Amino acid sequence: MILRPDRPANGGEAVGRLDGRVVFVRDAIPGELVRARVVDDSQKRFVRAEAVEILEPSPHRVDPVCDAARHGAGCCDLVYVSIEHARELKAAVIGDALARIGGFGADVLADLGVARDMVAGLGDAGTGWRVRTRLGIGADGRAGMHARHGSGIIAGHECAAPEAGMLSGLDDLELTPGGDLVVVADMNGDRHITELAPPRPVGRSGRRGARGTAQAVRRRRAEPRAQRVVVGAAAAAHRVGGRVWQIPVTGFWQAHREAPAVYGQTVVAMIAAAGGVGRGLVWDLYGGAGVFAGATLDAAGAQVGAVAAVHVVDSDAAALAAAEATFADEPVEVHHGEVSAAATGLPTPDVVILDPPRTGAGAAVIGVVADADPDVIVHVGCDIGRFARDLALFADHGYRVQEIRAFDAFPLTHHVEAVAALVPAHRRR
Ligand SMILES: C[S@@+](CC[C@H](N)C(=O)[O-])C[C@H]1O[C@@H](n2cnc3c(N)ncnc32)[C@H](O)[C@@H]1O
Repeated sequence: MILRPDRPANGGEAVGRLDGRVVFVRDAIPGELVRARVVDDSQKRFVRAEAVEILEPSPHRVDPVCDAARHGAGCCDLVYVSIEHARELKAAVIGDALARIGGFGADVLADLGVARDMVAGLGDAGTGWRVRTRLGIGADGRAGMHARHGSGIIAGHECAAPEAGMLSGLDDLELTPGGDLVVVADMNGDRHITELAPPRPVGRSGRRGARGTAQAVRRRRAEPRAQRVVVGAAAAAHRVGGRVWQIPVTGFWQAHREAPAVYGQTVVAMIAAAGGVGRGLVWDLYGGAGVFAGATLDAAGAQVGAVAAVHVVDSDAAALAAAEATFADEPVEVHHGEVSAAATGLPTPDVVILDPPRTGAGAAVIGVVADADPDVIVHVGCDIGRFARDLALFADHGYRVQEIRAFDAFPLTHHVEAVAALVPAHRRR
């Protein structure tokens, strides 16, 4: 098919129409005239396609800087778009999601500054920003990025996102075919590598279909697996301001080196702008090792007033152990469990910070947060569709968005991070 898609989709594709059907075209930039090939026609309302020839290229098309992506890896899926324009496309996706899923009117979005220049960079040129990455290990024992399509491993071609040197010399390591390799650069730039044993194989089942098999493979990969330290230590030190955390190499820490500090500053600035923390009780939900707990404590006195206690909730016991070690003498309490259950027993908060995974927080958690009646909620989201849905759920509970910001925390990819501050809707502007 030949078409000219005209807007960006949340997954990085360009969206067009042909014969009344929506077409998601990957590897195309909105505005380009492309010849595309259908890759999935199983849905009634839309078709998935990939550009095979760019007939009229966008002025924003650039030569790919990522060698791995050029050779078919799925790492840097927007590598063919200039970084400035990629940010504009991400801003358009945010505006679209907030309007369609979040129910925000055009006037409210304009008031909140949702515009094409809203996505801020984290002080980089788009390469060498990543301090944590996960690779696959191919049948030949070589580590590389996962292929964009199919289950292959692209070895011998480095991704442009990790910090310089993080991926060098991996071919010298003796690795287990079928396993995964997690590579981390710590606060000093030293490298730590842990191998995860191959996941249990997924049995053959004719009834499952391609989609079901892919889901089964994902579930198997998420199961706990044996770990082996290959280089460095099992935990890596990360610093934000004056605090240092020892985070397991296979645990969670923000991928972009600047993200923890920038998000922390953003969260406390939003809390201050929304009126501070009252008598000083903060919930840091999906708090991991407590980056936002640290930011609120650091800002105490200066911006947000005294913080009496921060309650960090997370389902990852190792992250909470790291938090306990870092906050040994500070008013931080950790709570292990699912947020929906663990948050119900906590003392009443003035401020709630939520930073859920890509699935978002969802109705149950948002109900618990709203019932606790905080003065300020700061919601951090890495999937813009779920983020918009969560803001709509907060609106149903009487909270309105006071401020919204977005960061290009995953340059060269379609991903974007958004942060919103919410206050009770009855409070005057
Ligand atoms: C995006 S990370 C944020 C971590 C932390 N705020 C940070 O910036 O380092 C999401 C966190 O949510 C945790 N998590 C995921 N699902 C959860 C759930 N249902 N209940 C509690 N924690 C959960 C993960 O373990 C992870 O630490």
